[in-house]
Amino acid sequence: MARYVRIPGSIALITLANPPVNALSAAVRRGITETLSRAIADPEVKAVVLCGENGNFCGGADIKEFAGPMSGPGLVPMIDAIEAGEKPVVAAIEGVALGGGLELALGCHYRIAHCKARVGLPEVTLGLLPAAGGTQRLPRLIGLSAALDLITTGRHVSAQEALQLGIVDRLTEGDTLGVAVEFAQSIAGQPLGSRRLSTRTPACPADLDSFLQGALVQVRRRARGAMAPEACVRAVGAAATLPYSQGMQREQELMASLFRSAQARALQYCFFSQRLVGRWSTPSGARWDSAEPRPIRRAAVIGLGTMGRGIAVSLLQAGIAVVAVETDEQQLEAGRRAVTALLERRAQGRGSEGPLRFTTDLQQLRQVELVIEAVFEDLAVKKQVFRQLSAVCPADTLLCTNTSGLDVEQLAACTRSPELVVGTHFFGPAHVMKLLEVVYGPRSSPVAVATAMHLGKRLGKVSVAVGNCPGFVGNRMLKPYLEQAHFLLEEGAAPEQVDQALEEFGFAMGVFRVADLSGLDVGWRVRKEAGLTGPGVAPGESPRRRQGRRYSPLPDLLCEQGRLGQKTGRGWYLYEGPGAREARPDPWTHSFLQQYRQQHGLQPRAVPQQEVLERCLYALINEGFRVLEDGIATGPEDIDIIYVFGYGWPRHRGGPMFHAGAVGLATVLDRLEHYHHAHPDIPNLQPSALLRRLVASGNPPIQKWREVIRRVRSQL
Ligand SMILES: CC/C=C\C/C=C/C(=O)SCCNC(=O)CCNC(=O)[C@H](O)C(C)(C)COP(=O)(O)OP(=O)(O)OC[C@H]1O[C@@H](n2cnc3c(N)ncnc32)[C@H](O)[C@@H]1OP(=O)(O)O
Repeated sequence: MARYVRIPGSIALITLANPPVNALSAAVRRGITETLSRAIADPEVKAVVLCGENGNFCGGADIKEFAGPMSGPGLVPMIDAIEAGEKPVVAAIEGVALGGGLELALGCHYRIAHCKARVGLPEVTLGLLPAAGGTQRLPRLIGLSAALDLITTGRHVSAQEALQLGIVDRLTEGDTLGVAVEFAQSIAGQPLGSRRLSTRTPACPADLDSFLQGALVQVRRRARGAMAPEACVRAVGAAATLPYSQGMQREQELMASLFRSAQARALQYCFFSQRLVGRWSTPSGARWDSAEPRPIRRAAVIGLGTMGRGIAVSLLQAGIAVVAVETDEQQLEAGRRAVTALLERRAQGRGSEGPLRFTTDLQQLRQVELVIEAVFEDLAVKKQVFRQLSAVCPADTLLCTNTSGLDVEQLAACTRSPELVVGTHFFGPAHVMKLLEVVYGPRSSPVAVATAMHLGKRLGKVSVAVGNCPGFVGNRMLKPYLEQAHFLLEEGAAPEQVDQALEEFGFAMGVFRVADLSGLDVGWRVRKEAGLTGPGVAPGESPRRRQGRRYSPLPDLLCEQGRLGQKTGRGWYLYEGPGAREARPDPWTHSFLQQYRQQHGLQPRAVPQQEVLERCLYALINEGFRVLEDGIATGPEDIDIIYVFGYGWPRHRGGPMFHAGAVGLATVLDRLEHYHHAHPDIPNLQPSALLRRLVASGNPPIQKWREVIRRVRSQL
């Protein structure tokens, strides 16, 4: 899988041929090794050019191979042989040179890149480090500090930045291969000495020890328990402190500690799951490969609150013309100022935006192909908007609702073309967060789903197609998780203790800090509408029971006290003042909880950290199994991607369903049974039928769950 051609001017051209990204599979490594030997042995060949077919140099090692036994020539000796050879090798980089692909290019003596190419060492995002010499050669090429940044973040670097940093020697806007061949001819016969990066000394900061120490502290803080970033710092540190060969040895040792780790498996699962969710299907038979998305050039956003503003910015940045609509001039002006400010802040280094118009007149929507309604989260208000939209927009306009859990079908029923209505659940801030839940109702057409999914991709989001039920996937699963957190407070835990357990697990923020950030009134309103609190509650009903099951009124009581979270300076935690962000444990909350327990005759107990994690996470996971049973998500990967990209689930733990498999489904089942036995009035703790069936099927790997899910669904 590497082609060899002799071209005029004594040049051998080696082309990596493993589409789509020329990953370095065993066959490709064999191909490179053999063709390189051929070029070296041929006295007519004076220089070699290495390129990739299909407009991509190389996407790195073949990640699919990592799960099995590795065979074929090793990457390290292959790259060492290129570097050590007496004939110059020029890498002609188009598309991407990532991971092992960039390491291969670093083994070459020169690198010519197309101006649209991208390079990087993203191994850290897969739970690994660049162990084909990347941690040793890159610092020797661009210095320790810049190399550390690239290797610990895994970020992709544009060709322009790569040139500035010194990763590539020359850029071209034209024919990369032609330029590389001409260049190879011009340097043939010149000494290769310092072009061999392994022979160089890396440029290091003056106070190396404290620099490396600082780097360790910084990556540990960011990593939230992920191991690979720290290993990357240690490997790069070895480049600065050890001779090349010993540094390579250290790189291999550190890689060995990561390669078969649970974290690497989880991160690689996320990589493939992210791509799998793009191959969506719905129970009605609509599929990604048969439904054609409509082109969207002009869109409208209805409602310029926080979400609407972010959505408008997202659309504009994807080059889509936007009509932004508000109800009155005052709201419109506030929206205009906010959107303009967001655009200005994000303008640097970005491409051109689509045109933007502000209006209070719905008649201006006659030309748009798609509308995203982002008004207040109230079904009656949204229904009214959908009726109006249906009246003014052309019948073939796709109507989307940005809702975090309302019934998409009820909105579709208000329109002339219910098949063109879908939910687009953005996550705030909508121009930043990567997740989009695309919610299909029973009547949503394949083209509507395909268009919304495609739009998400255009906006740079990870789109997941999900079915219509209260809360869809993400918020539906969040409910039992939040509920457990409240019950744990009733039983004796403090908010900061619950948060600490979750943050040590890897969440960016614990459940109570998140609630304070988003505002406690959001859930309060939903519970009032559901008749769980407020005037809708039947007189005489126990405050700790609703609809035949255990209920915790704690968050309602906080709201009644005006403690709405950060915005009021007080919530579960105390803040310096309204809008301040630093959460401090609040003695008021502690004594409030104490009084509450006394009032309800609850004997507080010390709640172990393990129990906090098991009850919160397993209740959420159990609901995930129910989501799968109900066909709201197609497979566990959909749920995991939603949680990783939308809910701060630590990526190195793969997502909730992956985590369940990693812990062992039998263990999750056993613990749920245990907690359900202890709390029979909490139905969410009762293990789902699917979980039981999976355990009975012998705990199959997550990739096989879909078969069991199909069987369970067919029996329901
Ligand atoms: C023993 C190890 C020794 C040394 C260390 C070296 C380690 C490595 O090199 S690890 C790999 C590092 N590389 C990466 O992390 C890059 C991963 N790929 C990407 O980021 C993207 O795929 C891309 C930027 C290269 C292309 O993006 P895009 O054009 O959007 O396409 P897709 O992402 O949909 O990918 C298309 C197709 O290719 C598969 N694929 C991509 N990269 C790899 C890879 N390195 N190995 C195996 N397969 C890869 C991807 O899964 C898609 O396939 P499917 O459509 O079947 O899912």
